[in-house]
Amino acid sequence: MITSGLRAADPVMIAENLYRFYHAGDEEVLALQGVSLTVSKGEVVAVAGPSGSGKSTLLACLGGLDDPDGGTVRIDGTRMSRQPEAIRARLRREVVGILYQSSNLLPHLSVIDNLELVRRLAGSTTGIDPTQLLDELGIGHRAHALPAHLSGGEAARAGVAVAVVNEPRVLLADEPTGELDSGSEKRLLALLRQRATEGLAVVVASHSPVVLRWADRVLHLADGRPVHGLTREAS
Ligand SMILES: Nc1ncnc2c1ncn2[C@@H]1O[C@H](COP(=O)(O)OP(=O)(O)OP(=O)(O)O)[C@@H](O)[C@H]1O
Repeated sequence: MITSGLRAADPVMIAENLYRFYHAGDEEVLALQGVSLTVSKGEVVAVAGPSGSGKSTLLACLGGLDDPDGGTVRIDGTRMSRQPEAIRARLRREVVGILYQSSNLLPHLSVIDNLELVRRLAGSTTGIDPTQLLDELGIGHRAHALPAHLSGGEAARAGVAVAVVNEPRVLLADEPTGELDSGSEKRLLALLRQRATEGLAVVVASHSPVVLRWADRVLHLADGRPVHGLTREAS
């Protein structure tokens, strides 16, 4: 078994020995080859590596958007992998928040209506008040704007709001700062760090050196495998 070597106390997400193969005609792509990762409550882990190294595939498997061909993903002790899609969809709604580089907002709904929809889909009646959340993220005044009318930084913050409104246990962010200027990147990372200090476990796939320095730990991938020499442990 190849592991990342990353281990932590009070784990929220435990991924063990993940494998993912894709087939394109006669070609077999080994997108993940024995990746393990444990993420604790309040911890921020970055996943780094060159293009095609498996970062997005890993995040998709961690969040139940994709199912690994081998290995197991557990969140709060509940198995996410090798479950029927209906169960994975429920777990995704209840315990996972997902933040994409491209917006996770529906374009024809205002920001606040996007949040209300996400809450309704999860059957949330308690938890975070959407208006309060937008105020907290500094975009309360943009609640009724359509996503296309937001600036890049506002759209990124609205994306965070959508990802955390159901109070997930784990936030998975795939290149969340890829399209942001450095000021907006710093503000977004500060928001994510704030959520982490409140107990959220955060996994961010990124090429950005700023993100890699900001993370508590970094898992480096190459060709779907962890690179031990580069992987930065918690200090
Ligand atoms: N649906 C798919 N079908 C076939 N191959 C795929 C599929 N998804 C990913 N791959 C392949 O799996 C490998 C890992 O891809 P992945 O998108 O996870 O890499 P990445 O590190 O996120 O890359 P990038 O930084 O460019 O986003 C690549 O070789 C990619 O071409």
